[in-house]
Amino acid sequence: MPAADPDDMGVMNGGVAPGYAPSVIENARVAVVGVGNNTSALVQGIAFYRNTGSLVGIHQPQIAGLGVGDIDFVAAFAMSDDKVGKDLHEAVFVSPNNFPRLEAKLRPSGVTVRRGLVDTTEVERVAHALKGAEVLLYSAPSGRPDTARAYAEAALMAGAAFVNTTSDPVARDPSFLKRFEDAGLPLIGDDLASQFGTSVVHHALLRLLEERGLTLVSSYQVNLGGTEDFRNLVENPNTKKQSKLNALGSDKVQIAPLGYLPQLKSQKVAHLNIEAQGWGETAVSLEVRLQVHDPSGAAGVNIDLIRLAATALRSGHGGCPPAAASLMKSPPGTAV
Ligand SMILES: O=P(O)(O)OC[C@H]1O[C@@H](O)[C@H](O)[C@@H](O)[C@@H]1O
Repeated sequence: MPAADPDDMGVMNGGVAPGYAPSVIENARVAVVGVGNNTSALVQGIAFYRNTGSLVGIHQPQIAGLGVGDIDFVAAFAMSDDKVGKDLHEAVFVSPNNFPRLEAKLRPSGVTVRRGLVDTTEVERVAHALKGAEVLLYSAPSGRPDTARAYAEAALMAGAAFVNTTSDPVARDPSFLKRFEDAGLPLIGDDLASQFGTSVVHHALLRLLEERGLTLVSSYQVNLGGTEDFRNLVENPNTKKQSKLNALGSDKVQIAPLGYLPQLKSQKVAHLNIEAQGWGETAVSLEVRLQVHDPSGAAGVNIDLIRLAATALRSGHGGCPPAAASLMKSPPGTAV
């Protein structure tokens, strides 16, 4: 991907390509927690699609009248001193973020990154900062369930939908789900399944095996990556591992410990192995290597989750919409 000229202010945040037809309804107003690679891919991608009118890599061009460019960021929270205080469109390029620059010319967004909550007593401060936001997209590192729940509390207080893209249990917690349902607020979670990621590819292959009448003997997946997400998951693997198992729905699958390899940068390399038996109990063995930009896979799903959340909020539907649950690894009802 060629680097964009950072000095070129180019097309505005709200600028559109001739082929891109903006919707007639109001843009979805989104606050984001976490200004890491996934947010970089999302923010840059939205500008890219607005600017180019391209539909490459888009799952649903429109959801209830909202196009992929019909998203406005209204608040952002991060923990790093290097990101707090910067404009969102500048902060997404701050190290250790290593997602490449897309051909999306970003002007200053007007959103200054605020400090995220440091302890759970700060829910009110965050709720106040969410004023005007319809959706709070939780895109912080996995493995901090108390933090995830504190932001969900802030969303409840502010009357916003909450989207938990991490493996920390929020939507799987029946008491949280009920509170969102009672308040008529959407709660989408937990843990997004990447657009063409390890979970969906592995799940599809296991389903094919079953459909064709073979018997699964054993299977494993190995995930290697070079983002902070991977570095964090090496230290905090537990909720992620359970979530990946939830996505596969088989007790014969093993998830190898995640590996952090900085040289991969934002790319993820996954190895899948499936051992099975076919006719006459003879052996069948399958090996797959998948290489993707992990933050792109997250953005390709987050763009749908945001629009589903905003649409459900606008129509007063609380809880987890079925169309969103199917995009998650651990929707309500799965194991914690
Ligand atoms: O490839 P999989 O198994 O769907 O998992 C990857 C995704 O897992 C999610 O937990 C992360 O928030 C995403 O950043 C990541 O893309």
